[in-house]
Amino acid sequence: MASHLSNGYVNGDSQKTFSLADLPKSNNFTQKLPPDPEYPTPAVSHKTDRSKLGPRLVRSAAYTFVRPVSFEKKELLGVSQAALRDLAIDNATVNTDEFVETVSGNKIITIEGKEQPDDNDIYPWAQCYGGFQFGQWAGQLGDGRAISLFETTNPTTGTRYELQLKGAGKTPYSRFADGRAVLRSSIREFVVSESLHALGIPSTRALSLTLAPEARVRREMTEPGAIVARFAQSWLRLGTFDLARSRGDRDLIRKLADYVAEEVFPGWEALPAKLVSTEEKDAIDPPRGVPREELQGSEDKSEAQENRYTRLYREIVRRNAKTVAYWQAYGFMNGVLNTDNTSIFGLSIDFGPFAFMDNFDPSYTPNHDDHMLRYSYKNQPTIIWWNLVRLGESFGELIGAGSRVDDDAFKKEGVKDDYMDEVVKRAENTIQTTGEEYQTVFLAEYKRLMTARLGLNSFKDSDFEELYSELLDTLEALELDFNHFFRRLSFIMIEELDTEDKRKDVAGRFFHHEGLSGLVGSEAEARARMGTWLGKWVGRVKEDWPTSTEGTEERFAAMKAVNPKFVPRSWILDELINRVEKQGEREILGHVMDMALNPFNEEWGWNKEEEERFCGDVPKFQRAMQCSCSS
Ligand SMILES: Nc1ncnc2c1ncn2[C@@H]1O[C@H](COP(=O)(O)OP(=O)(O)OP(=O)(O)O)[C@@H](O)[C@H]1O
Repeated sequence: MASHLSNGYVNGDSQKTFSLADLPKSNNFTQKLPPDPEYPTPAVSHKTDRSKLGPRLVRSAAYTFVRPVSFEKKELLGVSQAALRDLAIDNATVNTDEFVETVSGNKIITIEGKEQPDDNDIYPWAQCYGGFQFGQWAGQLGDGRAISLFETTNPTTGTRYELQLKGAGKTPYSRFADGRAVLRSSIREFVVSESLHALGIPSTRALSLTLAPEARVRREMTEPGAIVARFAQSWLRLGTFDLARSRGDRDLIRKLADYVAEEVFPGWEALPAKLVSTEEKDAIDPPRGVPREELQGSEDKSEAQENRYTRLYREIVRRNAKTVAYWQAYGFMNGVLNTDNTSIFGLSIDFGPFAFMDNFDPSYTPNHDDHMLRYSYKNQPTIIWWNLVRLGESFGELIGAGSRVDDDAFKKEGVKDDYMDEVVKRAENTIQTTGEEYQTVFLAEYKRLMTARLGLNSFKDSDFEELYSELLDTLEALELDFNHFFRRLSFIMIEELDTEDKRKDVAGRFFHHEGLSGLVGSEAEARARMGTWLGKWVGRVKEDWPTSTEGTEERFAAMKAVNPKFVPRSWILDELINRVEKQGEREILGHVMDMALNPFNEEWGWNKEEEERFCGDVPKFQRAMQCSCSS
């Protein structure tokens, strides 16, 4: 196999690694949740003609057993070294037939050699979910082109992941589409999943990218197909609960909630305890360890009473609040934040028309079809909360029931008229107070990240107005690049900013190579405005750091470690796609992946000129690109 596959992340740790076949595997998802009643076991699905496993409505189920459909010809284009490490896969096994055949959907290693799988065998499955798309209920969606192979737990880290193929053929959830993915969108997902993770942003991950050179997938044009092998601690989405709720399937909602608490999270006791105050300190790091059955809150009938499902809802909300804070602090936009693209585990998930911000513009959306700007940068925190309110509605009965949640009558028949008001009130109250918690957690995380990005060790109340808002307004007004700003700021010395003239001079480092656009005012005004901001910033740096050489070096190192030199911007991904798909280049993918996996490096030892070009000013006419949803 070509050498480009071994480029990338250098793994310093020593851990036991395995071939894909030898990885420790499990199937808790299919064992603990209800299957599609028409194909209730692996054996029934396996002996069914594959073409019959096509689109239909599936009820009372979390998934359908369904095997992938591979392509005849395949070429492994890339693997992520970081993914290999996190999954405990031996790098030396990547070039084997077993690896390539498994990640391209040709081999089901868990039933290898068997004519028919047994009922308890680990067998591929596609999830059933629904979703609100652009604010409208869209009905059943589900994994229309994703098929999970197995779960695996890394024995060193103890983290369990579900390995899944995207683009591996039709499932009952494919609706009118083909179950395939094109190379273009697969390259984008492969790179960005790993980039987000390397930046510290919770995300689903990507293990490998396989090209099907002869497959022609029809979109606006006919394009080559591809399969991404991807993995996550959970692929459950808010839309999984939406669908059960839309069908009034109370039993499934409860099963799903129990599964999330017991299998996705480390158990009921790991969930956050009731907040005792609205203090930020309490909200950021609430105590945990509440016994499963315990009700928290003063009186039995109190609206504020919390049972275990309330704690679970709050955990899901808190995780998403933190992830959105990361997106805002790093200028990342998902582009289609429908409820089927919002993760129960708080991961960035589903990479369609996503983008990293070029020039700072709060109204920017990378989604060409999002005319209302619903999923624009500035709307992301509000939209994720909108999605989480839908989840609160699905959880409504469970969180509203308070102490009745385990009563047999309630479990069987639901809420009775004589206590309906109490349940509704408690659920509404919980959603409202959880909304406040969402805001507090989001703001606390955003402040933590921005404080670090600005190279400060402390947060002062005045920072919000004077540093954050003023900086963002300035970047927007002067049409300056968001992520470049922070990286360039990371290397400015205090002495360079000790007079007004020097500050105005340094201000020019943040301008584009072609200078300022005519629309932003005179250059002198721009320099003065940025200079004023730099003056405030350096004042805060002096409060937080010693002015010694060591102090400066330490600050440089701290800032460099949180302000990436490389992010996979839309123009870079476009060039990468063009070079791989149209020019037949291969090694470039490994190099870009290496940059994505090590985004804080100064250099990558590949090609200085190319590296600097990818990290430098975005070509003027390729800024703020948009793409459509077709993938
Ligand atoms: N080519 C396709 N074939 C079958 N189903 C598809 C296809 N493209 C999209 N879908 C389905 O349409 C719905 C919305 O698509 P969307 O683009 O948000 O998801 P996706 O990118 O396919 O999947 P994921 O969220 O798993 O990354 C999902 O249910 C998805 O499975």
